[in-house]
Amino acid sequence: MLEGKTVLITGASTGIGRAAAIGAAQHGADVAINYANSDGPAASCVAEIEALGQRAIAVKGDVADPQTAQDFVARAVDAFGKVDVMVSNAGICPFHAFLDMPVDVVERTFKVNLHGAYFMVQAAAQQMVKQGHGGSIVAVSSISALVGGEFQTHYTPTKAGVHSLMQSTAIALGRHGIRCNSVLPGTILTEINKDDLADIEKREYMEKRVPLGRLGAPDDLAGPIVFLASDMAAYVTGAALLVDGGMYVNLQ
Ligand SMILES: NC(=O)C1=CN([C@@H]2O[C@H](COP(=O)(O)OP(=O)(O)OC[C@H]3O[C@@H](n4cnc5c(N)ncnc54)[C@H](OP(=O)(O)O)[C@@H]3O)[C@@H](O)[C@H]2O)C=CC1
Ligand SMILES: C[C@H](O)[C@@H]1OC(=O)[C@H](O)[C@@H]1O
Repeated sequence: MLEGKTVLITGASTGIGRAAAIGAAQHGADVAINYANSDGPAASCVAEIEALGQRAIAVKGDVADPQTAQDFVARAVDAFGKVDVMVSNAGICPFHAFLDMPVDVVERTFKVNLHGAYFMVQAAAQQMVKQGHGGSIVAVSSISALVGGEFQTHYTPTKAGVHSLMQSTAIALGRHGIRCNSVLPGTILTEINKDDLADIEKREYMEKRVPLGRLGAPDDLAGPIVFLASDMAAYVTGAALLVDGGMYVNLQ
């Protein structure tokens, strides 16, 4: 589904981004991954993609810095000659209560999750417009764009923002043949919620909320992301796809 395409993915050393990177390679893409800290996992992601017969590079950089986006796109173009797909995925969720939320935790979460997505999407779009043959942008938002979380008051607005960013960029970039969509994962077992879900009572509660009967795995996102990235979704833009095992619709 992605034969001959160059796919860029932020935050792809672990979790959903990594699964999407490997999924893209399984579908024939060359892949550039961005990550912040995890050198070993980033290198092993590259090795896994190369073992599939595709090309891959890892570029370290903090998405909160707008320059990282310019550098990431430039490095991908140097390596592969073009950018066809940007998956904006990097994110953090340091769970914390609202009333004593530290200012720096709020600011950092906004900068990584929302500013980071904004500047990555903009840098990829600038390159796609220059190339002149369209492209696809997929942002990893969340079920949390639609519903709240007591310990996520700083996080859920960033995910609503990412969802909104895809709606507005779908309009701004449609004339260039660039499609912009988001995926809205439910609760997926990754590093981001390892500590939170170590609380067995909470984990069982979250599991019970899912009609499909289990929490998600990173691989559950790979297919939907590859689909939205691919030409199979040629007439899909401005859309938001819940990938949550049915959690959102489960009132009672
Ligand atoms: N897991 C879940 O239940 C859900 C997750 N999401 C979203 O999915 C996305 C991926 O998270 P997930 O896979 O769960 O978690 P992980 O913690 O496994 O992955 C996060 C990834 O983002 C990278 N990252 C973190 N901060 C930065 C930064 N400042 N600059 C560049 N890269 C960074 C990490 O790199 P490194 O390890 O090198 O720091 C890592 O590759 C996030 O946007 C999250 O909000 C949405 C809904 C549900
Ligand atoms: C990190 C959380 O477990 C995860 O993040 C989200 O976006 C979902 O709402 C889950 O709560």
